[in-house]
Amino acid sequence: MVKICCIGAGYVGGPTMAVIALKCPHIEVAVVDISVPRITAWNSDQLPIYEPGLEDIVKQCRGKNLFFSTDVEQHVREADIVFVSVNTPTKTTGLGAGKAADLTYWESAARMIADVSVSDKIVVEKSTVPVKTAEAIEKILMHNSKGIKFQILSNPEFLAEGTAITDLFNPDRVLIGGRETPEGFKAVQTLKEVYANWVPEGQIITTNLWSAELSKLAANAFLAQRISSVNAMSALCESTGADVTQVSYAVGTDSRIGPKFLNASVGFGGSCFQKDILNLVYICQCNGLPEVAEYWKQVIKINDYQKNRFVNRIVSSMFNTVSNKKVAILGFAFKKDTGDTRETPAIDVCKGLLGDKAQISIYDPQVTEDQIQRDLSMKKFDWDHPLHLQPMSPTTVKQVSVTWDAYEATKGAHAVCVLTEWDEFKSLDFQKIFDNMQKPAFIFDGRNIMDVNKLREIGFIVYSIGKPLDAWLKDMPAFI
Ligand SMILES: NC(=O)c1ccc[n+]([C@@H]2O[C@H](COP(=O)([O-])OP(=O)(O)OC[C@H]3O[C@@H](n4cnc5c(N)ncnc54)[C@H](O)[C@@H]3O)[C@@H](O)[C@H]2O)c1
Ligand SMILES: O=c1ccn([C@@H]2O[C@H](COP(=O)(O)OP(=O)(O)O[C@H]3O[C@H](CO)[C@@H](O)[C@H](O)[C@H]3O)[C@@H](O)[C@H]2O)c(=O)[nH]1
Repeated sequence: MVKICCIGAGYVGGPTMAVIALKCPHIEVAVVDISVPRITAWNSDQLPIYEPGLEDIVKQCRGKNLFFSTDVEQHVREADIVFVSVNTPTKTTGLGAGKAADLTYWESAARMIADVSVSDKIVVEKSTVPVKTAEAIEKILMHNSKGIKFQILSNPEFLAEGTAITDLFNPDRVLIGGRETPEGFKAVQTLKEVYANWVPEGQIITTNLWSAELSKLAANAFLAQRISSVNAMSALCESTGADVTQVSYAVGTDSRIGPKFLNASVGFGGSCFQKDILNLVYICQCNGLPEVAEYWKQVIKINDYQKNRFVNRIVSSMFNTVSNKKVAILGFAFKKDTGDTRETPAIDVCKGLLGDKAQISIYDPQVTEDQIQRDLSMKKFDWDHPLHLQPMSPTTVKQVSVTWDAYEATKGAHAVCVLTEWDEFKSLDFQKIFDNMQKPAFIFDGRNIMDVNKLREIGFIVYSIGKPLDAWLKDMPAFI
């Protein structure tokens, strides 16, 4: 039986390996991690991550051909194929701080593979890494002096959170990069055969190592660029009376552009876009391409601008101060159908409002109070390290309360901000919410999911991203 081991039981390692186990009953899959609580959770009824459809698959395969373990070395030693899906955070100190990828966890995994292996292996880069990482990893693995042969493949993951299982079941493509040598081609073929158990052959793209590594960074940069483009337009829409939803639709019906990923929002979040673009910017700088670096940097600048613009709009609309005013936040996760808060725009919006001394009351159906408090007190980029290495937050932010009920969060509030597009927010009883709020009652919709006309009929002052402003907001322009 072919044995696969995946180092890193996170948002990528967990779902990806669960789907491989489901689709390949003849393969034994072990997912290993240094984090004991994470592995304990994977082996329990309360999985460490929320992802629609995941629990069913884990229940079907766990204990049969899918195993979760902290015995990293044993499973690596026994495996034929080792996926590495560990954190690749942005460096916070030293050379390239704030931009370059920190490969500490990757390097330590590679050294461990070299140390414990007693047979030839295929090592697969699943983490998103800077282009040319495979070369560095190869050097580490080849220095084991035991005569063991390693083939490095790049197999970046394109799943999006919230839809990870459907993305894995029906990927647009699977990308496998390898060395262009007979051994490299053979390794590519071996991995291709794993995916071919459920992915049509035409959708499995094979390239050289560097193309595969760079394609992942490029794909995320292109996706994030679309959001920054539409968000930049949203600012212009507000100034001109155009409606960004109509503009997006009109633009997206051009088959060369396409309709997806053109929703204006409070800004993109998630663990990948910002980190990967910063990494791309750094690589361009290192390769003497400052103009290219500047070009991609602008995608992040517009995203920061959009988050600031949203906060400024809230404060300026409410008589230029939110000091001691209760502001309800509906949604803290970076998108719906996940409990993930990494780089969520909600952190920046809350910090902006706290800077103006607001009292914040937060409700999210999947995010715990502990997580929110940690997010609001953690330093930039600290979140992207294994859990047990993250700084604990002994102090809680006092002006923040977290509830398990949207009505409780909004009771007595001056304003409601919608920061995640959870479906349940659309069916809330807004008359009831309005009745229990201070007047004038404001709604700032950072996701454009609200029925604006209905809310205005109830009596709310409503701000939606990139939509014609109502009279109140026009009279109180937001200055950046
Ligand atoms: N989250 C996504 O949607 C997504 C999608 C595509 C690619 N990626 C990339 O995949 C990689 C992993 O992302 P993630 O979201 O799964 O991260 P994660 O933080 O959820 O999981 C990473 C796991 O690796 C473990 N780990 C770190 N070092 C280890 C070591 N030496 N040995 C054993 N375990 C170790 C950590 O404890 C953690 O549980 C990153 O490079 C990310 O950029 C993420
Ligand atoms: O039209 C849109 C689409 C998305 N977003 C926001 O963009 C962020 C990212 O969303 P999404 O891309 O759906 O989720 P991720 O899980 O971050 O997935 C991205 O990042 C992953 C990690 O690299 C890649 O694997 C995926 O292909 C890529 O879509 C979220 O805050 C969304 O709310 C918008 O504001 N407008």
